[in-house]
Amino acid sequence: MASVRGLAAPSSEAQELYMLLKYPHMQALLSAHDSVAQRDYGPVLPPLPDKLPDNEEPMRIVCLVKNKQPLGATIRKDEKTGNIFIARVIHGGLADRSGLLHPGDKLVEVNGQKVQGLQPEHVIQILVRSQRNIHFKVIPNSPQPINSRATLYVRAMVDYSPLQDPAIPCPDAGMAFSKGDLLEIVDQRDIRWWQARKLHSASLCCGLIPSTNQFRSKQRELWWSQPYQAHTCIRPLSAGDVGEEEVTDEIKYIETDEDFEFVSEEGENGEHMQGLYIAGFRHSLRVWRRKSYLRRKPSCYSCGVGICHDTSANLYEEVVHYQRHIDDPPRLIVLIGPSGVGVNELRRRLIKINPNTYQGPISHTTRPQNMGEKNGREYHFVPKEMFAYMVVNNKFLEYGEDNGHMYGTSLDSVKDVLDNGKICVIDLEPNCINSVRTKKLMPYIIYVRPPSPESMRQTRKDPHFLANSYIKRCFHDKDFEEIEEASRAMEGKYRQFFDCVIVNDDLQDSCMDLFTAIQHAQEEPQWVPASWVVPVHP
Ligand SMILES: Nc1ncnc2c1ncn2[C@@H]1O[C@H](COP(=O)(O)OP(=O)(O)OP(=O)(O)O)[C@@H](O)[C@H]1O
Repeated sequence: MASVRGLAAPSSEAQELYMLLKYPHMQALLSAHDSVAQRDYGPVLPPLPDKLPDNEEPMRIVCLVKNKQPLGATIRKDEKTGNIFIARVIHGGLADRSGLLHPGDKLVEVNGQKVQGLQPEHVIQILVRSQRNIHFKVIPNSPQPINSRATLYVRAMVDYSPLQDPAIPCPDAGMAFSKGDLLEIVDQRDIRWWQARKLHSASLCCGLIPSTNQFRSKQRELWWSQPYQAHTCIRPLSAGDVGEEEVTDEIKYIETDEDFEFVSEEGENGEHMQGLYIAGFRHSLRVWRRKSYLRRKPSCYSCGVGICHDTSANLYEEVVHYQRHIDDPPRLIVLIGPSGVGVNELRRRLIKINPNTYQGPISHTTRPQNMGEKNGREYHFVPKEMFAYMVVNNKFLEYGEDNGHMYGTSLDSVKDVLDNGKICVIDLEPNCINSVRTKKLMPYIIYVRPPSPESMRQTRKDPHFLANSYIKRCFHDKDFEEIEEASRAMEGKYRQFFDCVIVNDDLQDSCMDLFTAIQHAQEEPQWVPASWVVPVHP
């Protein structure tokens, strides 16, 4: 700049250069460059002592610059010798990134203070008090064992809080996670405590999480310590129940409010739309489900392994990043949501707008065929015995009873849609999720969440929007609260299975969100259970 200034008649290029160099951010850039070029950063280490005693063990002097991040190391005391050791170095933490401190290193001095014989709490106090730099003298441990397994990606299947876990060696070093979080496990050397970080999290630093072994032993402890409890779960529908006249309390659903009005099944049930038939299992069971959801206790049978009792829940599910190949069958799209949120409406609109791409499976029913209905179009009409046979042979993904008739969605009917190259869209009760979570169907599970009761009041105030088209009546405030409550319960229990959440506020927007989510599911890489992609060896 001085040179340009010295010119009597600077050229236009020289003037432009002068202007550029004058910008503060340009000057800051040049200054940063000079600092890096001169290595004018980092701590200044104290000089090595001139005379080192011959018999002294090789020692490492480590200087770490304290910043807002945690040190990322834990210590332990050997009660016999009084020696203090580094117990664990947390991946991504300050100590780990220095590459100078390792598990098993013996701590000799911290900031010039000898630590042998001190209690770990004292050492921590010294660390807390140190201002800018922390100086360690350590006797390095022998070579570090190499991490036996490469990074593992998992989905958390339970909620975990280190602050509420009395077993964790250092709660501050623990990492809390929630059901459905994707975790990157970077260190499994310790059989009980692994180190992991959350995927897509800004923090590089890992935290301690229980290993599967640790979790299992905890489960066993819990199991032994629990008093004996007789099973109070309701009896699941069994093949023997098919066709029984009697309806149990759990599925007695019809309220006696006078503003309830029944719509006859004829003409309504098959959702006939301009030559397009969207028969739906959910539709048929709408009343049963709507009134029964909150009162019904989930049966052990229906809730599936790993959900009913915490003691049998899995802690993690290994996942891999999967990109669907263009020749692979489309992934099954599963919509889940509390009754009344609009699952059926969204599915219906999706199929109506693009019937060449999306289709629902044709359900089976034992109810008589109505005039104008065609077997295999609205429903597969089957005799009770046939339905019972299919139940016994696990042909259904989901089945249930409505008004004395059985309805079910069979696996084959879903496969028929997929084999036709269409995207099969089904709605499902969440307790049946396990029946579709298979390598063959590769379901992409979309949860339809209600907006706040206030928003629902706004969007569902048109009398055209009936709370239930089987029983014609408008939404009441009580419905919105019920839906919100049911949604909270559903998410609390099943959110680890949801690949995507759509809030069904404005109908148009929700439809767009659904389109986008389905496109995303079919075309972009997704985290799926490793067992769906990696061949399982016996
Ligand atoms: N975003 C929305 N805005 C306004 N009305 C909606 C919206 N979504 C759904 N509805 C209406 O709410 C009512 C219930 O929707 P729908 O039948 O799809 O519920 P559902 O979740 O399938 O519950 P169920 O299983 O009890 O039928 C319908 O009348 C539908 O038109």
